[in-house]
Amino acid sequence: MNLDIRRHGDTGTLAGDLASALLARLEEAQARGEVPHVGLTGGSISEDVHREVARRATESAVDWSQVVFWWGDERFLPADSPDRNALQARQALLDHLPVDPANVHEVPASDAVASAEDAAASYSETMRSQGAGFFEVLMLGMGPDGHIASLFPGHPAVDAVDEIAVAVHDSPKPPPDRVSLTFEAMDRARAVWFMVSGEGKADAVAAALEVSDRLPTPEEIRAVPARGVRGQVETVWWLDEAAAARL
Ligand SMILES: O=C1O[C@H](COP(=O)(O)O)[C@@H](O)[C@H](O)[C@H]1O
Repeated sequence: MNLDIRRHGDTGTLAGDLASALLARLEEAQARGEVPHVGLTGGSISEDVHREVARRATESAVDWSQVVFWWGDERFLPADSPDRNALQARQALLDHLPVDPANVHEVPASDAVASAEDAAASYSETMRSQGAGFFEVLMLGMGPDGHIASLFPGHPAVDAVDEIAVAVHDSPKPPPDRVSLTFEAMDRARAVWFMVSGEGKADAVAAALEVSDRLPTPEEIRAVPARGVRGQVETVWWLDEAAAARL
């Protein structure tokens, strides 16, 4: 099993250590001559992590023009909505780095395409045309209900097959319309890094890891979607003590 659980005293330490590990991972990939693809996430912890990466970036040897950015999910909203995962990541991270704009692949916003279906199709096509989908690192937050990206417990999008990204409607968490990578797309990541903090997530963390010693059944994944993603080489749970409290 390629599972690793890293516990930290608090969210700040977690975000700092994760940021350093991400920078090291990108440096290593570039030293191997690769152009690493990174999957970013939204959610409560992402801002802390993004700010830490931006803060430490100047001390790293990462060539930011040679890193490709994607998102694991997006809220289907206008491009300037502060609730867009992409806008949040730009403000906390990407606007502070010398990235190549051509390497930043947002899910299309609701003022650019007619529907979440169109956004999912366009995002899938971009990923396909880039030969991408094989993330060096895919970061995933997790909700207190065990959702990851925009795959929610018992929701039809959880059962999507043969697709890269899907439209999500009637999301139990606002906004109702979203776009999410599927399990199949997320499972192609070399490393999957869950990042979870806070007591409110402790039950979901325990539930997700309850079946980590074997392949979960489709029913078990439907109940707690975080059970359904594993990295090709490694799966790391970055937790603070509060989130790890029920392990
Ligand atoms: O809405 C979303 O929720 C999850 C988890 O968010 P959190 O605020 O409970 O930490 C996040 O990972 C996802 O990217 C986002 O769109």
